[in-house]
Amino acid sequence: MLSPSALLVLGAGSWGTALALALARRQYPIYLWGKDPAHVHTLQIQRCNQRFLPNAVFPDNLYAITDFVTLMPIVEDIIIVVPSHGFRETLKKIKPYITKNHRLCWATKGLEYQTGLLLHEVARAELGDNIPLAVLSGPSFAGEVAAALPTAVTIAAQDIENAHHVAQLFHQASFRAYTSNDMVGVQIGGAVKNVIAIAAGIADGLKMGANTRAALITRGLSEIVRLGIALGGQRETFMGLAGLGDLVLTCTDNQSRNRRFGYALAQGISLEAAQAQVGQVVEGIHAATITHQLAQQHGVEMPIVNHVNQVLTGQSTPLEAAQALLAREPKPEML
Ligand SMILES: NC(=O)C1=CN([C@@H]2O[C@H](COP(=O)(O)OP(=O)(O)OC[C@H]3O[C@@H](n4cnc5c(N)ncnc54)[C@H](OP(=O)(O)O)[C@@H]3O)[C@@H](O)[C@H]2O)C=CC1
Ligand SMILES: O=C(CO)COP(=O)(O)O
Repeated sequence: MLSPSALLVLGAGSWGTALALALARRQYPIYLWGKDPAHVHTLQIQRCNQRFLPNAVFPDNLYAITDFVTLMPIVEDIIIVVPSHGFRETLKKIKPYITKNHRLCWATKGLEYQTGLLLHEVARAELGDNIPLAVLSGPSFAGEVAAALPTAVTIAAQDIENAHHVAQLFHQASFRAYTSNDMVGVQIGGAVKNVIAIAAGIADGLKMGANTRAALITRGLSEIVRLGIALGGQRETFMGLAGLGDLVLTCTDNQSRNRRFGYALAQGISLEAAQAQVGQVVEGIHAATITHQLAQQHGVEMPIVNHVNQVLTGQSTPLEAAQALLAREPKPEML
């Protein structure tokens, strides 16, 4: 494979910055675009992302930029790392400059809030069928990736050759990239684990203990598998990095914003106050509503997601939701 001339990362939050740092270790010129010029200006001056990843100094081949348009003719690979609520808007920004030479990958974890579409469906709707698409997901906290701590992720693309191409871009000793052809499974794993992590945070906030957390992870995985298969995902994907791997990470470690958000809710504070306390994107909030709707549309039973959604829509308190889950009738243990 030829080395790319340059790579463009769109989204200068914690994850976009961490991925830009990981790619920069492969020695490519990396252009990191952020939508807020003041934030980008600070990155340029401080040569680090003080706001999100204060300890990671930018190497010389990482450039923070406010305008990506002039770069579009020289980059082939574009990596979108904005929150899911900004995904379509970002596609619309690049659309006028996209040519048949471009390839698109995203590391956003979520579904489109307004439509319930998976992000590859949004990308196809905006960019058509001719641009190779790939998604990067898996257990990967930004701070640890920025610090080059060993991490493994899945890169999924319908065309496995494209998945290999993107994996090669990222792959290094501290960032192992596995490939998959299951875009649906990888995206459902990444989106729905955030909802289960909110539940795990609530349970821990209510001091329910380690047994409860393990039960939530296991039964949460069953819910992810049921919905994922109903939407066309492959069962084995959910046992991998983008399924079980990310679910365990996010449900068990306080680096997770979703888990911390659930924990804060269990202290009795409002949704807005809990969000403000986390201070960064909490994808599980929107994902809870959409996942609940998708589950209903497809006749899939997802009690944990349902009860998280009830808490987030003010229909029950965290304690009432936990009690309602525990009061369910016994049943055979099935996926
Ligand atoms: N952080 C992590 O460890 C990981 C995150 N992810 C996923 O990566 C995605 C991005 O999250 P993350 O970087 O962590 O979020 P952060 O909260 O760290 O940062 C979000 C960034 O996105 C910017 N932003 C918001 N809306 C838009 C938009 N419409 N267009 C462009 N930029 C926008 C924000 O800018 P401003 O502040 O100016 O609004 C901010 O810089 C999420 O889907 C998340 O689930 C996946 C794996 C790991
Ligand atoms: O997706 C993540 C790690 O893989 C990050 O999770 P949070 O958004 O909950 O912090």
